[in-house]
Amino acid sequence: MKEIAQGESVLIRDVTLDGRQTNIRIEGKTIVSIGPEPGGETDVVIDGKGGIALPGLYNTHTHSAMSLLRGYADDMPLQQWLGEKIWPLEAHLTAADVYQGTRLACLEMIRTGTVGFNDMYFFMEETARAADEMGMKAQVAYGFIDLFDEEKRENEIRATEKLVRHIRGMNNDRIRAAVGPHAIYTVSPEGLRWCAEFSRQNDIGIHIHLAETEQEVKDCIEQNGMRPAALLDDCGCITPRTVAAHCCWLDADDCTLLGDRGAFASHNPSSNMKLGVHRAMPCEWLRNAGAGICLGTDGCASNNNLDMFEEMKFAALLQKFYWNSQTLLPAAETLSMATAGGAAAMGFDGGRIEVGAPADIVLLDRAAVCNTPLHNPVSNAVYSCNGGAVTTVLCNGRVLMQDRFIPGEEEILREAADAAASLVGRATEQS
Ligand SMILES: C[C@H]1O[C@@H](n2cnc3c(O)ncnc32)[C@H](O)[C@@H]1O
Ligand SMILES: [Zn+2]
Repeated sequence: MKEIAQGESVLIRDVTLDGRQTNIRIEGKTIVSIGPEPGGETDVVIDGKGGIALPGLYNTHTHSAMSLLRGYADDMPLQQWLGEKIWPLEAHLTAADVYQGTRLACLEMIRTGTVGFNDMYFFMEETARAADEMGMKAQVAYGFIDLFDEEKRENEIRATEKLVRHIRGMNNDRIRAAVGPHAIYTVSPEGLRWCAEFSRQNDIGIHIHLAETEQEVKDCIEQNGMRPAALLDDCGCITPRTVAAHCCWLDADDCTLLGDRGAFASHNPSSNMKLGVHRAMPCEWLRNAGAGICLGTDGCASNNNLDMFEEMKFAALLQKFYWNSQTLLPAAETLSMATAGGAAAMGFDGGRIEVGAPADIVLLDRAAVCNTPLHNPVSNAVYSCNGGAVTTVLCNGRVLMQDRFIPGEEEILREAADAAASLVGRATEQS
């Protein structure tokens, strides 16, 4: 694959879009024409004959560098998993680990058709660097955890301010900053209020875990006399710039609150099923209340991959199963959650293939078993295919993968495997 510089013109020839063969022409970052006539010369021509075009996918809740923790701790409930396995290992993380882990995650996301991700973790300058190098879009937040301690809160404030300054300095339209208060059980009301005010002043997103378990809701009512969503709202954290992950245990009033505030809820069905939280995000209540709904994988230690095609299928099935209704989350709505819904949640223009839209385009293999027969490409994308059917990915007009080839893949895999082994080695040595 020829490395394509940003700004060149690209023609995707004879590709299937919405059931018809057509040509998609891109100038720089933008789709400039779609139609039967391919038009004049372009710098690059991609043969789309064997492809079905879909908008690039947006993963709205992940901790990308946790790719290094894939398979490290499985089959445990959330608090035990975090407290006994994940946090002790994360205490040994370095900036270099986060860089390698994020590169591995970007590789996996690109391979499976994701062009943008919403990330909350540590050493996020490195996440931004890796995302930028790999050509992806990312919203990055420092995982703010003050454990109700004033001194820790000051540290978290400094770390958040530093990251936001850094991202601003990158001056890159693909990389955005957000604040990342981890959850109501790890961040004090003072910390939450600071995050809300800082996000408002800087007009940046808020990324938080909300109502993931029943215990979180029970504890919150006992300690604060209100439910988690109301507590967050009281602290100013439910806004049109907020992405609340999980949202499994929201009740109807919580959904109304998120809808009234114009907030987004990110559904993470694989992680929820694996960590056994016993409930599925009420997508229908949220949608009816006017909240934005989108989709995310969560980190690789609780999923254990970043394949948004798998996530779409799990989402559509889990809604039908848990809420006992076959008509919930049909294929087209699920795809829209993973594309336009995700882009909107992260404040990016994207998630649609239209003239004037950013050229975030994924090609699926038309000849793959999962696309045969092709009665309904959207049904196949959601219910039949997984990310293995993705052949080509463009983000903002730049080709990130062509015919399944991503430049530098071997080195990324090798260096990430070394970083993961060294991280676990350091943690074991000390224990
Ligand atoms: C940023 C921190 O968040 C931790 N984390 C990863 N997955 C989850 C989850 O499902 N619920 C709560 N916290 C989670 C991650 O390990 C970092 O410590
Ligand atoms: Zn998470």
